[in-house]
Formats: sequence, C-alpha cells, structure tokens
Amino acid sequence: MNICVIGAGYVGLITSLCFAKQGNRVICVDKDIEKVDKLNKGIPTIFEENLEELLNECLTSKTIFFTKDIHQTIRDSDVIFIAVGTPEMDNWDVDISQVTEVINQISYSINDYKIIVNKSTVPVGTQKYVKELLIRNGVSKDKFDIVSNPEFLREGKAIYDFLNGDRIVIGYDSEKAKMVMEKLYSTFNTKVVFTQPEAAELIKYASNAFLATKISFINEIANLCNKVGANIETVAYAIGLDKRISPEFLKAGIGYGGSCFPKDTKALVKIGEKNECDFKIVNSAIKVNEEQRLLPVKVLLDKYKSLKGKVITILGLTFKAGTNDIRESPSLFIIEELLKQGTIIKAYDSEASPEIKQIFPNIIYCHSLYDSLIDSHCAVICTDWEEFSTIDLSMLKKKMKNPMIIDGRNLLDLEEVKKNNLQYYSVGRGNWINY
Ligand SMILES: NC(=O)C1=CN([C@@H]2O[C@H](COP(=O)(O)OP(=O)(O)OC[C@H]3O[C@@H](n4cnc5c(N)ncnc54)[C@H](O)[C@@H]3O)[C@@H](O)[C@H]2O)C=CC1
Ligand SMILES: O=C(O)[C@H]1O[C@H](OP(=O)(O)OP(=O)(O)OC[C@H]2O[C@@H](n3ccc(=O)[nH]c3=O)[C@H](O)[C@@H]2O)[C@H](O)[C@@H](O)[C@@H]1O
Repeated sequence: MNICVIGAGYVGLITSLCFAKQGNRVICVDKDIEKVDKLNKGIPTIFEENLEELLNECLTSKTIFFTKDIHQTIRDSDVIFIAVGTPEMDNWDVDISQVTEVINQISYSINDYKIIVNKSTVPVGTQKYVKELLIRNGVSKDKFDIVSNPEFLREGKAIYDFLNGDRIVIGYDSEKAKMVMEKLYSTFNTKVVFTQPEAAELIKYASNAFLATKISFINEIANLCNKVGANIETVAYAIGLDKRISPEFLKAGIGYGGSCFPKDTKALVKIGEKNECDFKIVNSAIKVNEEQRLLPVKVLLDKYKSLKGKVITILGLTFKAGTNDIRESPSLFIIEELLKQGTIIKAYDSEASPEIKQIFPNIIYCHSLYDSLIDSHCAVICTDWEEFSTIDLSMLKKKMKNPMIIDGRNLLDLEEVKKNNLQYYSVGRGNWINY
C-alpha cells in the first residue's frame, strides 16, 4: 500500500518504519527540515531500542522516504496517517491545532479517495470534527473516509510495542475504510477491535488514565508502607499475583511523567466535564501524582529545614529509562522546586535530550555519574536507569560531602545500603535507613 505518515515524532516515525518493514511504501512528512534531513541520512532523531537498524534497513530497501513536501505526498498515497502532537492547554483541554493544520493541508492537496487515519491522541468527537472540517473546506464526501486508530506504544519499547501490541483499535464508519485497515494490519499477529470512532477515541484515554491511576494507587500504598514499616515490594508482588490485578504498573516511586499520562489524564477529566461526568478517581490520581513527584523535596526539607546553599545531585532527567524524552519528567518539577529553595543543582543523565539546558540554563550538568556526586549533600535518584542501580556505593560515599540518597525509583539493594552505612530514603521500603 502507499502510505503517508504526517509527523515524524515518536509515534509517526515508528508507525512509518513498522509499516515500511511490512512491505508498504511509506513517505513520512515532517515540517521540521532538520529532522527530515537526519532521517534520510539514517540518523535517528530519538533514542529508541533498535531504531537505527530499522531506519537503515528501510532506507536501504527504499520502502521509506522522509520529506517536507506534504502536497505531493498526499496525492501519491492511499492511506494518510496523522501523528502530530496534541499538547495540553493550561485549562487541561487538548490543543488539536496541529491536527486542524494537517486537515487544512489535506483539503488543499486531496485529488482522489483517501483514507485519513488519526493516530494522534485526540478528544472524543475529533473524527466527526475532522469530517466536518474537510467538508467545510470544500472536499466532497466521496473523496475520503476518516478512521480513528489510537496508538498504545511505550517509549523505549516503541518498535516492539507497535509490532506486538496487546490490541489494535480501529474506529470506523465506512465498510470500505474498514476493509483497507483490515488488509493493512493483516500481517500483524494482534487482536483487532473494530468499533465506532467515539469508542476508539475514548479507549485511548481510558487506557492511559487507568494505568496512571494504578501508579498513583500503589504510590499511596507505598507512602503508608513507609509509616507502618511494611515493604511495598512485597505488598505489590503479592497484590500482583492476583490475575485480576496483574503485576504490571505496580512499581512505586516518585510518580509518572512523560508526554502522555499527565496530559491524557487531564484531558479525560476535561472531556468528562464537557459531558457532565465528574471523574473523581482520575482527578485524585492526578493530584496524588503531583504531590508524589515532589516527595524528595519534602524529605529534604524535613531533614535540613533550610536548603539554601546545599548541593543536591539529581540522577536522571528523563521521565523513565530507555528514552531521551524529558517531557513532564518528575525531575523537572523537583529541580524547579529545589532552585526556589536556593539549592545548587548538579545533574547527570547520559541520554537526556539537550532541551533540558534551555529549561534550566543555570544548573551544573555533569558528564559522569561520580563527578556529579562530588561535594553533594544528597543524591536524588529520579530515573530508573540501570547505571544507577549498579552504582558503586563505597565510591559514592567517598565523593559526597554527606552520603545521603533519596531513591525515587527504589533501585538500590537495601542490604548493600545498610552495609555501606548510607543515609537512605526510598519509597515504601521502610522510611529512612541509617538516619
Ligand atoms: N510519545 C508517545 O509515546 C505516544 C504518543 N501518542 C500520541 O501521538 C501523538 C504524537 O505524539 P509524539 O509522536 O510523541 O509527538 P512529537 O511531538 O514527538 O512529534 C510530532 C511531530 O509532528 C510534526 N508536525 C506537527 N505539525 C505538522 C505538520 N503540519 N506537518 C508535518 N509535520 C508536523 C512535528 O514537527 C513533530 O516532529 C500525540 O497525540 C500523542 O499523545 C500516542 C501513543 C504514544
Ligand atoms: O500514550 C502514550 O504516550 C503512552 O503512554 C504510556 O507509555 P510511556 O509514557 O512511554 O511510558 P510508561 O512505561 O507507561 O511509563 C510512564 C511513567 O509511569 C512511570 N511508572 C510506570 C510503571 C510503574 O509501575 N510505575 C511508574 O511509576 C514511569 O516511570 C514513567 O514515568 C503507556 O504505557 C503507553 O501504552 C501509551 O501509548
């Protein structure tokens, strides 16, 4: 099939490459010319498992091409995927202006029948809105069908997830479009759910909100564990043995970040509001997360009372391991708050995207883990990078001014911590050790 994917970000790039690998001819369009140039040269624009190999495989087989020219690409394609950003607005609404812009561009370029597939996460009702917009722009009804096909990949495991997802969801209102989508996904060994567009749009928000709620729930249990002397790892393990609960997404820590859980939970609350449904549980999950991500600041203030002039090391800037993405990372909120308290911040993350330097130009970025610990009063582990779980604790002790760790991802072995006589706080594993 001739496929066009608009947007070469996390979702668009992976969608393009995975469809190209399945034997389709794919053109991926992005308005960022620097991205387009790099990708055509085989240089990955994001940090993602197996991306470089797949990109170069598809470039060599000429099944993929990247361009800025949306007009010609639309004309040459049978199926057009939209994978542009849908960021959060200050009032928790979803900003779908990038989708609108793409639809306006399609309206201008469309020459014959196209299936337009929305892969971006968009509010319920967007399929209908897009349809109406095309018609308002003068495109005749028989020239298009609109499908809603939300994406469930995780960053870091994006290629694997795209090809081996738990389900593919297709929201459609035309048999013709359904048949084409069925054919397109026929090579995937994944359960396909065909449904109405509104249901497809809602499935995406409900999935993310459920997972986010699960994390906030376990974090509240972890906070209680700290008070009563129970270990969250044992508690979560035992809860997760119940197949109805499942062991996934029960890892306690300093909360969820990323470009989706924070924005999609808020979007669902807003969609609910507009339909007179008060999402109390999701609202609470958001609130718990906002407090949880600042837990290290609270712990530090409890210990030091004033943090002015204290040197604090932040270990990990990305929102989780396996990605360079810093969007809504808990570490950003921690750094922001610690700077307000007058601390000196040293940060280390070997992969974090360089944009971090624009957000915090005045903190010290270290090139090595151990350098970041020199003269520090406390190291706060914010990301579950493997490098931090295998840290040499005796070396850490020598480097730091005060050997204290707040482990926001429960990475370190408690026995090792005790053996090294470190002051140590983790999330739900017994409050302070050696304090
Ligand atoms: N990042 C993730 O893991 C997942 C994201 N999603 C959803 O997928 C959508 C895209 O997310 P990301 O890929 O993370 O976004 P992103 O911000 O990484 O990429 C979006 C890309 O679209 C391009 N773009 C915007 N307007 C354009 C236009 N008119 N023409 C050509 N290119 C244009 C931008 O330059 C950018 O490269 C969002 O709705 C997000 O919620 C869904 C599942 C997973
Ligand atoms: O819509 C999206 O963008 C995507 O959002 C998440 O994927 P992602 O944000 O890449 O990462 P996750 O692995 O889900 O982790 C999200 C956050 O939750 C945190 N987390 C995760 C699991 C857990 O048990 N505990 C926990 O604190 C992680 O540290 C991270 O900050 C979903 O898992 C994907 O299915 C979805 O497609």
